[in-house]
Amino acid sequence: MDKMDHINIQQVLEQTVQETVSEAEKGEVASYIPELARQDKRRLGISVCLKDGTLLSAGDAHLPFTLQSISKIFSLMVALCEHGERYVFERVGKEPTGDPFNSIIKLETIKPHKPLNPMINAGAIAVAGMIPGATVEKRLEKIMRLLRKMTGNPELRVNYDVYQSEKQTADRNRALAYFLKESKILSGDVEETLDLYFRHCSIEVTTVEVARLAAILAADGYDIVSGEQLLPREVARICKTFMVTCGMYNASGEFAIDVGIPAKSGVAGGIMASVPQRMGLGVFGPALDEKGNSVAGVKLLQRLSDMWDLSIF
Ligand SMILES: NC(=O)CC[C@H](N)C(=O)O
Repeated sequence: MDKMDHINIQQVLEQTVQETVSEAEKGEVASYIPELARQDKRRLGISVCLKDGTLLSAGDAHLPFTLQSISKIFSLMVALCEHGERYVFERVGKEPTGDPFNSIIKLETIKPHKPLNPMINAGAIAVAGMIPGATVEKRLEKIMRLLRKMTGNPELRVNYDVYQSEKQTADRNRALAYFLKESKILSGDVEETLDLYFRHCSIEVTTVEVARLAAILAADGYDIVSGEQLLPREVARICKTFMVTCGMYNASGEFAIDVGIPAKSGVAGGIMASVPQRMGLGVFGPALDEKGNSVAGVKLLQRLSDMWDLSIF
């Protein structure tokens, strides 16, 4: 890409954000985690990390938000790197559910009671249980270390207020976790594993960082900025596949047709989207649709995908 292309991409980003920001009116910020309800629903920002590492941003790209479910990709990476595929997929499945991300229903009806995939809450709590370490801090450190390396931001931290807010209100996640313990998917201290899960969901980022994470996944684990292979290709491939099949909760099929980019969203309003071999995108728009995806964020990605022909299908 030469400089002209960059100027052109920048203009498209700015214009498309402007044209899409009003979509936020159709959604609402998440309120089941009280601290998230304080976000301003009219925000919309995007960053793009191109193949050569160039970063371009538009709108509210520098506003911090918490990863929430986007972090499930990175806890899965750590679990896969620590234990290998076999161990991980003996405890969590590979199939989409068609149910909301916090649903408990299939966990009980399907036998054995193993969560259907690592992108729903039950699956991600099972994955958190696989992250080894003597204390919650040491276990969290494994995820933070990976994220700091991938984002190039050594200052990355947990938003304490969001973490506390979720911890105090997480009755549904507690119910899922105790069910998993009873089903022997989780062993050890359930509260500690929940604590790790709440903390990794509350890691604070901006779209710039999310675009970098997405770009590394797009490049099969290779980081053009540091020139290092930061994770095995196979792990990157598994994560991108889950992004396609389960990344946008029970709207993943619709998103695959309308946008066609492997993506993972979170209830704070973030979306991480990886266009294989081309670019990583980080989007933030806290107004959510009824399935928990950023309304304006999805629309923005749809418009860019149409314009730049980004669908992988
Ligand atoms: N969909 C999400 O982003 C959910 C993550 C959130 N921390 C929860 O467990 O409910």
